[in-house]
Amino acid sequence: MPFAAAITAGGQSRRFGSDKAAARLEGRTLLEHVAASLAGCPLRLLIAPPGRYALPGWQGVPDTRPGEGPLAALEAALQAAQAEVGPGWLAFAGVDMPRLTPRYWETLARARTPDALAVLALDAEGRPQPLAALYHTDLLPHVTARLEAGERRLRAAARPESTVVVPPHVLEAVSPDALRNVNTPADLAALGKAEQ
Ligand SMILES: Nc1nc2c(ncn2[C@@H]2O[C@H](COP(=O)(O)OP(=O)(O)OP(=O)(O)O)[C@@H](O)[C@H]2O)c(=O)[nH]1
Ligand SMILES: [Mg+2]
Repeated sequence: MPFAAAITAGGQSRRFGSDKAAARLEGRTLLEHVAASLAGCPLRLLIAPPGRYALPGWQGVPDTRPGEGPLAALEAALQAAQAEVGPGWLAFAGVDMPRLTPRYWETLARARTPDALAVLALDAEGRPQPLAALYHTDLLPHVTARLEAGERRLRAAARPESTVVVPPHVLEAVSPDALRNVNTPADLAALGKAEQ
């Protein structure tokens, strides 16, 4: 996978009740599951408070606006990626999507067009998923401007005119559970049961 990767892991896991990045599923933490899906990326960034996690092969990057949420974390990730490897694409993921796979990311990568600056998958209800998406570093000025204007929703990062979406039937064929996410202990229990 010829693009940089960032996992955003600076949340408080309030709904989960304890650090969900460290919660276990099938012998690995949720954070390790997500990291495995992106292990083939040449630059791997973990956007989190310094010292909170040790993830071999991943470079810790502190939030530039700590506690301001995933849109601010995307800004930090795009800045770090641009500084490390120059302009290009970044795979951006939360800690709580343990069914992401390399094929999911490859499918998004294949959907890129010359004019696109973001690639988002649509869930089964047709909603774009900004937390397991590709963003180009050229979005950085837009992301910073939105943050400066008070915006905090991650879905504000992608601009409609430069966003490509991947329809559900395409993902269903390659990585059907990729968008399953864990906000509560019940979500985690349901994921574990789904395989049995
Ligand atoms: N770096 C960074 N990541 C964040 C921040 N806030 C949330 N995240 C991450 O964004 C992703 C999606 O956020 P949520 O699912 O809401 O996770 P959360 O905020 O820890 O959980 P709740 O407290 O229940 O909302 C997770 O991977 C979080 O770790 C932040 O301020 N900085
Ligand atoms: Mg949250």
